[in-house]
Amino acid sequence: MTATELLPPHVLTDPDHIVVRGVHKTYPGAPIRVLDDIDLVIARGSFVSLIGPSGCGKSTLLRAVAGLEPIDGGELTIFGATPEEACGYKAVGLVPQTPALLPWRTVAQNVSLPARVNRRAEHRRAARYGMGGPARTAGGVGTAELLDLVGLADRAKAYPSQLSGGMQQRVAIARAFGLEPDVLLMDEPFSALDEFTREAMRLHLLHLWQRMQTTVLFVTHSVREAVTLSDRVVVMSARPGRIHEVIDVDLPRPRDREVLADARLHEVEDRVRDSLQDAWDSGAKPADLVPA
Ligand SMILES: Nc1ncnc2c1ncn2[C@@H]1O[C@H](COP(=O)(O)OP(=O)(O)OP(=O)(O)O)[C@@H](O)[C@H]1O
Repeated sequence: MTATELLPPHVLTDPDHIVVRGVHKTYPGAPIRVLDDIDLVIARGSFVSLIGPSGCGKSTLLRAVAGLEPIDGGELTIFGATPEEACGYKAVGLVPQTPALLPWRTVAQNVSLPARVNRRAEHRRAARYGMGGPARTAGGVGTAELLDLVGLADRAKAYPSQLSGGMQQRVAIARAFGLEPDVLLMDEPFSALDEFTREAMRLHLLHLWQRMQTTVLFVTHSVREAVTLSDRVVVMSARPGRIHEVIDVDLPRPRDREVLADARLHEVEDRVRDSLQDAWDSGAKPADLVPA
């Protein structure tokens, strides 16, 4: 059973989509909308990347989906529930840029502890609201398997300080999937890593995503990363933050080495690069704007 299956049926009006419709937002004192008329439909189980110039509102949109950033108008629903409802039921997880592990816990404990704490909270909630029995058993992915999926099976007893940055981020990603969220929001999770480690991380992430069937919304500055990972790449433009273009990545899965060497991958990358250039050309430049 996944988290949204625990949501009361009345909020699950659209169990198959995250819907963002006409969403807009302006930060207080800012001269222009950070999000302007954002329309996006994300199919359940898909992998979608957001890419665009710095400051175009990618993180703001991600935080809005996470229920951490209020919007000024429009509609935003996660399988029919509001972001607040979805977060209340732990249906949404967030992986930040830095891993934020507990230094005094081992790798295995860092991965298993949040899930155990959550399960206790769910038991309490179930007892209080009569929502049914124990939750989150369907994915059934234990700590050992999660660590195996991110290539850290042999480091279960190590402490974070004994790991490289890339390994720590893999632990953070295993932990996030261990919570079995229906939606995982990832804000440039590999930005601090070198290109070689990033490549390995992409493969680990794809393994986990395929195994867990989580819906992923992924912010990145890397065209290669967006195309390699995603079903769809959402190109945003800045000032105001708008969706410039949504590009389907019609490449087979699994995205193994053969697929990644295919000429079609480079064609899609070129399309995304051209779109980014257009997006950059179409947005107002910082010097054009006068603060309100
Ligand atoms: N809490 C805030 N208060 C005021 N302005 C903010 C706040 N958070 C972000 N901004 C502004 O909103 C704009 C969009 O920020 P956001 O972080 O969403 O962009 P981004 O596309 O994720 O950028 P980057 O790629 O550089 O991480 C920026 O101009 C930023 O300065």
